[in-house]
Amino acid sequence: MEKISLPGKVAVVTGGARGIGKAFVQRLLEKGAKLPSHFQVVILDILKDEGEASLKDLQEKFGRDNVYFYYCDVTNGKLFEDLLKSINKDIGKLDIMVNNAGVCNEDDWEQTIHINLIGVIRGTKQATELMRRDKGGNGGVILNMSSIAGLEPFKGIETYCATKHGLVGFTKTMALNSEDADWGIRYHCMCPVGVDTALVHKLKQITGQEYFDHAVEKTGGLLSIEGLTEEFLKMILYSDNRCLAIVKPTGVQYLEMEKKTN
Ligand SMILES: NC(=O)C1=CN([C@@H]2O[C@H](COP(=O)(O)OP(=O)(O)OC[C@H]3O[C@@H](n4cnc5c(N)ncnc54)[C@H](O)[C@@H]3O)[C@@H](O)[C@H]2O)C=CC1
Ligand SMILES: CCC(=O)/C=C/C=C\C[C@@H](O)/C=C/C=C/C=C\[C@@H](O)CCCC(=O)O
Repeated sequence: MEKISLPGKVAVVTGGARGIGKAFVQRLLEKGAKLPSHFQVVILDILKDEGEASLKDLQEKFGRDNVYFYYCDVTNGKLFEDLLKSINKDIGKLDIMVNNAGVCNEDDWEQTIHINLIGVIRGTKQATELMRRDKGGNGGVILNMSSIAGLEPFKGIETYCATKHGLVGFTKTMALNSEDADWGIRYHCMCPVGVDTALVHKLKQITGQEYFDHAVEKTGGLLSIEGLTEEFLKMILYSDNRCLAIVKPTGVQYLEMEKKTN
């Protein structure tokens, strides 16, 4: 049974111009297309050319009025917050916020923290303000993209691991805040193992082939983007608040985030 009434939902996906984010956008649009009232999905990304190309492709498939693209650098706090506020005002609401934009760059580790941690915290806090029932919003779902590297160490990507571990703690705490004060918002964290994209294969250059092969074996292999996307949709539609998913090709482990102890 779905945890949200489905028709006419409005979703924002950061880093939705390519890769995993684009696949999430497409899956939301496919789901919406089967409903009496479509989903409207907004892509926010720094990649103008890829964003425009994805927009054209998705508008042809799902209709002009159901998908939008705006340039947005999630490290530009004012731009990001203002965009979320205007999406909420112009489209009329915000139901689903997916903080997916992320990088893995140890040579510029401060920027990795700005994008992966500060950007996601900002997106979560601003979306929370717009969704909170006690502040006149309609409630909603916020999904933050962590990684298996948010739960375990991986050689050579220490700042990436720190940001993804940070997201797990942050999202768990927001989930508790929501339950405590009845905001009507569900918070989720996805922790996939390596997804079979060009990006993960660059890990080999950082870790070396031997460690990479060992890590892939340890985590049960690389995940297909389609497999991850199905789990994403299930989390958005069916999961309870506080749910964290470890996604592997061998299956999904759902961890209910701890309840408050006092
Ligand atoms: N590929 C993998 O194996 C895994 C990836 N993840 C996470 O999934 C997310 C997506 O990764 P991929 O699709 O693989 O990578 P990708 O590099 O293909 O996509 C990342 C997207 O984020 C955007 N982005 C980067 N910096 C941005 C900024 N400052 N503002 C706005 N957008 C920005 C990029 O332009 C790009 O469209 C990331 O958070 C990553 O950490 C998690 C587990 C496994
Ligand atoms: C491989 C075994 C496994 O499942 C481990 C997963 C650990 C983390 C998965 C994922 O979250 C990390 C991806 C890291 C990618 C690393 C490098 C590239 O981002 C470099 C990109 C540089 C560029 O933009 O060209």
